[in-house]
Amino acid sequence: MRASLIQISVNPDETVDARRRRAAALVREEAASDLVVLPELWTVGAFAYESFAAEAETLEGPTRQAMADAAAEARVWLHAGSLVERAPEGLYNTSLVFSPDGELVRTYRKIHRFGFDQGEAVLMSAGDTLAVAPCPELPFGLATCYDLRFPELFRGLVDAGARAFVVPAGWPERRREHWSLLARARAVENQAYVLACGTAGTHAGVEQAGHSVVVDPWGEVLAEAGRGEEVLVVELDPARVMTTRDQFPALKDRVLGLPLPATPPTDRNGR
Ligand SMILES: O=C(O)CCC(=O)C(=O)O
Repeated sequence: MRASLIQISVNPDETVDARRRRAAALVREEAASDLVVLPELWTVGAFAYESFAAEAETLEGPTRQAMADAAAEARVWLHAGSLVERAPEGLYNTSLVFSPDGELVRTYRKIHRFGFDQGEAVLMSAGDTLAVAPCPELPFGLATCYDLRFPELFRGLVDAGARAFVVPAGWPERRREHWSLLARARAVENQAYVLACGTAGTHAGVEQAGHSVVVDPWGEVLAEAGRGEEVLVVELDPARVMTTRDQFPALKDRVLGLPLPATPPTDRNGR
C-alpha cells in the first residue's frame, strides 16, 4: 500500500481559491498511491484566526467538492486534511475523508482545540466523537494536530479498530521536537502506523515546522520531510500492524480502570 503526504505551503501571498486548485492538482498527481493526505486547515492556515469566520465552509462547500472530484479522478483514499466548518451552532476544525469513488465517508471534528484561552480554543467548538476511516487495507483513526498530545484519544481509536493514525497538522517550527517525538510515541505505544502531515510556509507570523513523518508500528521512521513544500511517498505493509501486535502483545497487558490513590488528586493541570 502506497501513501502520499502532501506537505503544502500555506503563505499569505496565495488566495484560498488558488491554493484549493493547487491542492486538488497535487492530489491528482498522486494517482499511483492508495492513500493521499493533506494537512490541517491548509485552506485558510491554522493560525490565521482572523480569517476563520470569513473562510468557513459547510460540508457542501467548495473544498468538499474539489476534494471529492480529485479523489474520484485519482481513484485514491483521500484524507483531505481539515477545513473551518460552518455549522449552525458554530465553527469546527473538521477533517474529511473520501473513498476512491469520491464519497465523503468520514468526518472528524477536532476534539482538543489549541490556544488555551485564545485562538482556535475560543473561536471553534470542540468535537466529541472519535472517527475511524473504513479503508479496507488499513483502517485509520483520525486525529488533528494538538490531539497528538493526548494519548487517551489514540487508545480510543485503537479500541475502535484503528491500525494506523492519520494526523493532519499545522505544527509550529518552535515545537518541532515535540511533533517528531509524539508521532513516534503514538506509533510505538499503539503498535500502529502514524502518518503525520504538516504544512510548510509561514502564515499569521507563525513559521511552520513541516517535517511530515511516517512511522511504522515498531516506531521506525520510514520517511520524513524537510521544511519546504514536499510530497512524501512511502510504502506501507498493513500486515505489519498485526504481526507487531502478535509478536510483542503489549496492548493485551493494558490495565483499565485503575482506582485512584487515597491521596488528594491533582487538578487537570497536574498541580
Ligand atoms: O501542540 C502544539 O504544540 C501545536 C498544536 C497546534 O498548533 C494546533 O493544534 O493547531
